[in-house]
Amino acid sequence: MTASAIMSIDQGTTSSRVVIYDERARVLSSAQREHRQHFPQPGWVEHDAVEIWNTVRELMGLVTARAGMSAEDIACIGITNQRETTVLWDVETGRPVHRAIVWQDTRTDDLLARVRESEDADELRRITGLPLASYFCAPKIAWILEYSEPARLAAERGTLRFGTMDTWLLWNLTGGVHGGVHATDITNASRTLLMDLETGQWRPELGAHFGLDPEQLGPMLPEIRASVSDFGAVSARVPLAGVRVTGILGDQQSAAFGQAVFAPGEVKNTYGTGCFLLHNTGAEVVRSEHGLLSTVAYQLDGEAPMYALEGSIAQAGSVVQWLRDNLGVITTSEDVERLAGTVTDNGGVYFVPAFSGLFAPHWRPDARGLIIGLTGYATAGHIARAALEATAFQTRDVLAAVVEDTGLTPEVIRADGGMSVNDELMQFQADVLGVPVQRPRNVETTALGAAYAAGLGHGVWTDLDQLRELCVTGQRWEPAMAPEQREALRRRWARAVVHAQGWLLDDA
Ligand SMILES: Nc1ncnc2c1ncn2[C@@H]1O[C@H](COP(=O)(O)OP(=O)(O)O)[C@@H](O)[C@H]1O
Ligand SMILES: O=P(O)(O)OC[C@H](O)CO
Repeated sequence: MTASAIMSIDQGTTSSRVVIYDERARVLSSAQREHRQHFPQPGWVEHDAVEIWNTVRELMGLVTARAGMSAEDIACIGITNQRETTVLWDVETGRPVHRAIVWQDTRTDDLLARVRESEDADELRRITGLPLASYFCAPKIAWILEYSEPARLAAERGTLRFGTMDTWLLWNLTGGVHGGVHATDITNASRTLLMDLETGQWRPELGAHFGLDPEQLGPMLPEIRASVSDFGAVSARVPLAGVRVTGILGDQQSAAFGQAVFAPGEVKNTYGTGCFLLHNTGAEVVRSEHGLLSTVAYQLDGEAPMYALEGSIAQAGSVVQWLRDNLGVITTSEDVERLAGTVTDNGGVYFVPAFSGLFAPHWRPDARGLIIGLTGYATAGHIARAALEATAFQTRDVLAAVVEDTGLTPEVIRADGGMSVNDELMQFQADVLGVPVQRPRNVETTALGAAYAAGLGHGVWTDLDQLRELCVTGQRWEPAMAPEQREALRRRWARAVVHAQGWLLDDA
């Protein structure tokens, strides 16, 4: 019998998850494990790439055993990953030269401020489709090369390699020091500030804007392949030896793929650690005038890339974790529903979670978090509610930018991600947007998208229409708030955001 089960590896910011699906996209087996977050200084966030690889390898063995399967039963593997997080490793030792610098890390803000002021800034934005922010890979590579001697020595020897998490995992899966494949997919490459968005090719010379030597950078970069394509076979040293990796997508693009956001005008919003809204713009790159970024949505083998406008929000579910871990007002993330449910509205309290500055549509690294509107009346319930509402308000800001840029208001927002299980938040979201919100029965669309991509690559499914049919809608929320109330809330939120900006500017 031919194998038709598909393994998806979902390597996220806080945890890794491995899922096995059948050809009806039903979950056969899954397991998840957190990895350590390192915060060496305020604004710095690092991951241990070796810990992550070990976790993924163990989870692969675990879910296969739990499903009572072996390598022969798995048709193919898909990978999806936290994007932009930057790993540099020595191809001879197989060891990272520094801890991975995570997408949320703000240590390169000063470098970016200088790049933004340079005369080539507009050209850099035009070529890459990205705002000049510490969020992306190039400044992180530059930082490691400046501060890590092992990195510099490996670069001089020509043995240093760069990758986002997909690339690091693929290289290890396919043999590591014994000939691992050094490749990435176009969606991940489009987040580096080093790829030409129109051609899908590297432009190593762009590295010079960040102080990188293009001659040294070129050989460090992985080969860019279509998201649905052959990335190589798992090596004999790893569980599932011989199975081919046939799909890779950055996690937000994967969630969009898993929600069948294939056509222009379709929109998804993923509520995870951060919150990321993607609006499919078809085969054309649409350039934002309102603070969104242009990115690749997906590319099928042999076809032209499909693009998207993206509104990236840095802090969403992470604020719930902050209430849990830093304030201790809840003991689990789900507990936030109970605490927020102790009040009927925000009591005038607004929470701007600019923990690492503000991303889209403001792009203000000088902003920091604030809770404003406090009175003697405010309780922990109001603060919890304000923390949840912040995600809905931020989504409203990025959707307004989408409407400005495209002239289109979506018919529905397809929500997913761990925070989207919160029904009250979904209703509030529909209310402040004035647009219906719909959630699939299975909110884990990130892992599903990579499975879809891999299954398409392997031939388990033959076309996108087949995938559309597999998507099952769960619940839908209609806007129920009066327009005047929506507008009043929006104005207050906008004022709170203004107050958060400029906090880090030096006093004059
Ligand atoms: N009931 C809930 N209400 C609000 N947020 C929640 C709830 N349950 C989980 N979360 C948040 O959802 C996030 C986890 O979502 P997930 O999609 O797994 O994130 P990621 O893939 O970014 O690691 C966590 O930040 C958690 O705090
Ligand atoms: O791991 P997540 O779900 O928080 O996603 C992180 C994003 O890919 C960052 O761009």
